[in-house]
Amino acid sequence: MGPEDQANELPQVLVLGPPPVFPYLESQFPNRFHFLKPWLSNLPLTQFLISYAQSATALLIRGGGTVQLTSAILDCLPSLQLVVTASVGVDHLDLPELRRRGLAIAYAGNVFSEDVADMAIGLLIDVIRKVSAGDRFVRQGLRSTKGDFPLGLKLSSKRIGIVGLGQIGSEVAKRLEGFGCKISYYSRIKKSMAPYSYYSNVYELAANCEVLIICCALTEETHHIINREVMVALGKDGVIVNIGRGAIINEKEMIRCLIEGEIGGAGLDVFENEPRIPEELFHLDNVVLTPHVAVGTYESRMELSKLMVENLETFFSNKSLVSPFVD
Ligand SMILES: O=CC(=O)O
Repeated sequence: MGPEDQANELPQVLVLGPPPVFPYLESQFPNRFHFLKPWLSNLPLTQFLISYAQSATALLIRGGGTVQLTSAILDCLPSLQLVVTASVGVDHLDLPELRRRGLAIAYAGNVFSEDVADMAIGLLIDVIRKVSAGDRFVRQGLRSTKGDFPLGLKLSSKRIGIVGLGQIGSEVAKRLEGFGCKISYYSRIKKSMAPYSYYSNVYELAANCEVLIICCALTEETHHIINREVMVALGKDGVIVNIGRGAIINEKEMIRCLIEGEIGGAGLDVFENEPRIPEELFHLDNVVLTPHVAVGTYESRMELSKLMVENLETFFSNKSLVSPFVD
């Protein structure tokens, strides 16, 4: 049997919008799966799928707003049974359609929660203590010419509102407890075990907090849940940190609120139309921007790669998925 025949014997896994761990995953597990890589082909995607992916039973996909798994793609994959996304967010998957087709779904589960929570705290401290702004001030040589740098705001004892108290939101809350912050949260359902004040309405949460940290998933229900009214309720010194998804905030309104001084600042890792980041934000000194990297640590990448392989292996040996996505 030649190498070509051996590859044909292996489980066929289609890779779409290759996840960042893909090269590692491919080099560590060379003879376990046969990966189909449409980006190496000159064919348009659907043509590639029709020509080469008819027996692909599993699909690895990148998350974070870069690829959408559409019905048109799914229509070209008659053997597909499993979708593994390298992300916690699943807003790039059409969940009802995947369910309707009876496909299993695995996702990144809890792999990134600590890193994303760390980043939320980093962004918050950066905005209110002006770390990046201070860095710019120093590098521009303004220390000797402009004198004193403006005062920041204190983190300890701040009233923080967490939007979405899932795994990431809970990690954020845990960290902020250490700073002596007063924590409240909004979620669809009150969490009976959570020792924080619950608001069933995000407007009320904003009106009673000085900081909002967006940790929920993007769904039809949470799309633009942070609108102008919510931001105005948060107040002129209020700060928003977003490590969820850009479209949870009405981005245009947020930019207006920042420019008009209706809110005090923002720390943003995610944006409404990634990879585009609105240029108006670049000119605001009270805004800290990062390029959707809250999940980006070496350790978590390695863990993610392991988890993705475990999901593929359990699936191909008819066992339960290690990190099934359940809504
Ligand atoms: O944004 C990143 C993710 O959803 O994992």
